[in-house]
Amino acid sequence: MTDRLTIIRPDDWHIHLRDGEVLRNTVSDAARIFSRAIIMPNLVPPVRNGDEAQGYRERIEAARPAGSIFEPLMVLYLTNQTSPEIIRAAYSKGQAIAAKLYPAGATTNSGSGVTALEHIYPALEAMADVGMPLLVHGEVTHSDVDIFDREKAFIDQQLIKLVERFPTLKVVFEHITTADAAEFVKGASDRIGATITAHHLLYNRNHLLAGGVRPHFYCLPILKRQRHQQALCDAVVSGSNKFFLGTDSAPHAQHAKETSCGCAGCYTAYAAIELYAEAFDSLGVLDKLEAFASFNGPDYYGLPRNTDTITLVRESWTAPDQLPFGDHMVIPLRAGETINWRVE
Ligand SMILES: NC(=O)N[C@@H](CC(=O)O)C(=O)O
Ligand SMILES: [Zn+2]
Ligand SMILES: [Zn+2]
Repeated sequence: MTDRLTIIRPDDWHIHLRDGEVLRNTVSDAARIFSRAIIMPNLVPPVRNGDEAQGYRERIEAARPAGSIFEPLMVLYLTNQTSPEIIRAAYSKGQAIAAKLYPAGATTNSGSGVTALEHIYPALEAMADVGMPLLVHGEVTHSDVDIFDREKAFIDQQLIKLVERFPTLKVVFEHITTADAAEFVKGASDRIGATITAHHLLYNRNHLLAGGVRPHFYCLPILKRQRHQQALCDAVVSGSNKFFLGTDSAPHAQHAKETSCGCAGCYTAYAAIELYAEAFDSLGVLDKLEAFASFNGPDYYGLPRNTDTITLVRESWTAPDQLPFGDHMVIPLRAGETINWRVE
């Protein structure tokens, strides 16, 4: 049994840091282990252009703990108004390395998102041309589609057509949650990658709903049935380089989760690599953690791999009941429970 694992320092290819006062908390949790992170742009208002991305980057950098060299990788939020000029300017000036598609209404702060893909065809054309990846929240939003079927419906109704129409566009299918998504990615070309969260490897919808509703397990795309959890685990066990670490750590203040209409999002950044280590350990593939966490992401984005290392040790500790979140508190995933791995 491996009790100690040294890996090249990982990055997080999908995280929500939010903005304002809470950055002090969210940035220090992310910067604790990760060298770089893809910063999701779903602020209110969203990060719509290169200048807004640059401003947000500066606020994140200013919130880093003293001495931290954590590098935020900025992302534009696509709206119906995103022009090819906005894309080209932000990319060429190094203000953003990717752009994110939120179907309008799909998730937290997606109200300014895209209402029909045709609106962003010119922007996607420009992205394909310059080599800027499209990051996708892959769920349809029609109220008549069951919430557990929204990811599969997105693949069938939109994603297949999208990758056919833009044969050179790089697409990251973010936070995949179904066997259908894992299959799609495996069968697609090398320009299609996917992030997988720790919570979708560790949990299924029973953890959310059986024996009482647990709002801190509520995220989007929603946890699915066990066979889908298993398919995501199989994807990481396969060792395919198309899958990489993206925590989707998405904090909401306690009062916004524990209420009659609670927000979607799980806070995992405070123990992200530890939770992934648990998942890989329970699958018997700790040896595959390094590529998933530290190689596949930078290779996909065409960035250098990190060179320093971290060491994980099998050692139990108790997760905090709550963590500071600006003027509020956030209840982290696993609050008050045991986590089996620790970073030395
Ligand atoms: N994952 C979530 O449940 N929530 C995210 C948005 C997202 O990534 O879809 C958030 O910003 O809160
Ligand atoms: Zn999302
Ligand atoms: Zn997210």
